[in-house]
Amino acid sequence: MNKIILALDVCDFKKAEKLVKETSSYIDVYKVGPILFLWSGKEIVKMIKDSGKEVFLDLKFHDIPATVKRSVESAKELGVFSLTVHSAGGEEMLKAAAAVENRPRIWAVTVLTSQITVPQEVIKRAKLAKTCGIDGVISSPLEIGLIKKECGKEFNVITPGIRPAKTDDDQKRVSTPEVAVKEGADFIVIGRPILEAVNPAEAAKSIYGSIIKN
Ligand SMILES: O=C(O)c1cc(=O)[nH]c(=O)n1[C@@H]1O[C@H](COP(=O)(O)O)[C@@H](O)[C@H]1O
Repeated sequence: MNKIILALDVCDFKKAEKLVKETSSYIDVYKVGPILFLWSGKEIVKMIKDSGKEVFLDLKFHDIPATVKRSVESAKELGVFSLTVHSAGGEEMLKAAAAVENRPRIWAVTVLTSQITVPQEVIKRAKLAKTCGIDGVISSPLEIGLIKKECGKEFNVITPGIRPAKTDDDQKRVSTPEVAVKEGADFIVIGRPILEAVNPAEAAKSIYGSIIKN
């Protein structure tokens, strides 16, 4: 499975379908977050799966343990590959999510890449997630090495905040795809650098080319 996850942050089924068709040579996992899921949740998951691809359901569950447990069970019924919870939900919530049998992979958001933080806060949350039986964390590319060192190589690290070229937007803790992969990211999550490119397929191809060289 290749390491690029394309964030389908669009609010139109047809647009999402076109993006999946155009980029399928370079992407195996597509991220569906609230923007798209609220428009056409189940249909979009089906379309991606029917295209032979995997779905990363990024709804960042953060609620009381019983609600999160049932949300994970619902995501399991959808047949997604992975989903997110927020580590700030705490130990009991994380354990309730992890305890669901035969569930998708669960990744916990540590500190959003749009926020400035100290690495110690990210590590604290990553360690908590690991202790609770969560499979990995979402963090910025700047913390990959530290998380792998503290939580072990098997613990997944998924990094948004990926910028092939410098941009001026809401992402604060960023790196290039090459650096993130070199640092040990299991997956890199990319949205706008592909979605807003003049030619999304070419942008995906170029990022793919840059990481398979490593
Ligand atoms: O959970 C996420 O995927 C996520 C966590 C985080 O800390 N930062 C972050 O940017 N994301 C998501 O990753 C994607 C990044 O998109 P771009 O900034 O357009 O490349 C968006 O869909 C965000 O919702």
